[in-house]
Amino acid sequence: MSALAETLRAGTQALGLELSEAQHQQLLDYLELLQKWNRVYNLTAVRDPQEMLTHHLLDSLAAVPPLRRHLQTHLTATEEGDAPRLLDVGSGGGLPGVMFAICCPDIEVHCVDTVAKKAAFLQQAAAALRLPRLRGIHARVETLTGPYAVVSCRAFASLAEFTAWSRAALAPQGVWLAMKGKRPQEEIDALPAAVEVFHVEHLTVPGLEAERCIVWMRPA
Ligand SMILES: C[S@@+](CC[C@H](N)C(=O)[O-])C[C@H]1O[C@@H](n2cnc3c(N)ncnc32)[C@H](O)[C@@H]1O
Repeated sequence: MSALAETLRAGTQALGLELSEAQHQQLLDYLELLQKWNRVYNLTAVRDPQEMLTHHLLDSLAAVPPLRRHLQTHLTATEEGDAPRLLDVGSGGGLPGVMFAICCPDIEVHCVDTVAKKAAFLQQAAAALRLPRLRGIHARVETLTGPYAVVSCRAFASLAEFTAWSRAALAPQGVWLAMKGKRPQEEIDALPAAVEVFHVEHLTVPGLEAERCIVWMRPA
């Protein structure tokens, strides 16, 4: 097993993430695609593959167990049998959207970004990784109407901007999942009364000392 595959496996184990062989391989294939396209498209400032693995993949994978718990307790397919839909806002190279698409194959994952080449990369990744429920959308999030049961973001904007810009895309019972560093108290205090923070969930990322959390929100 390569050093990258070993780090990945140790990381997903530490996160308590049950993944199949095929899913581990998809994660490694995504890492390779990200490195390849990064040379031309400048998708991320991180260049070293081990660093990409811990700072981007494992960092984003840390949000998967909380997302899976949420999906299990709150979401079922629609009456028409359609899969629940998640929108990842300002997804860039696909973080955390692609991690969600790989680890939660029962949901539809749409990754939106204003930069055309990033959305094109995501379409390419969906095909190469055989993820039929993953889509890259080239648009400003403000123009999307959804409805999405979960709207996520990582390294995007303030909580107030994120929730305001994606409000029209959120389903009536939908929730926002914002990945942040340490608890962003000032951003929480700046939220309008129409947005309720119902949980701030601490995350531990294998191989990273930094503080991480998810701010879970819903319309008040
Ligand atoms: C700092 S990057 C974060 C990328 C990725 N989420 C990550 O964690 O690596 C922010 C991304 O948001 C995109 N973006 C900025 N404003 C946007 C908007 N209004 N709608 C959609 N995407 C937007 C940018 O093009 C950029 O790719």
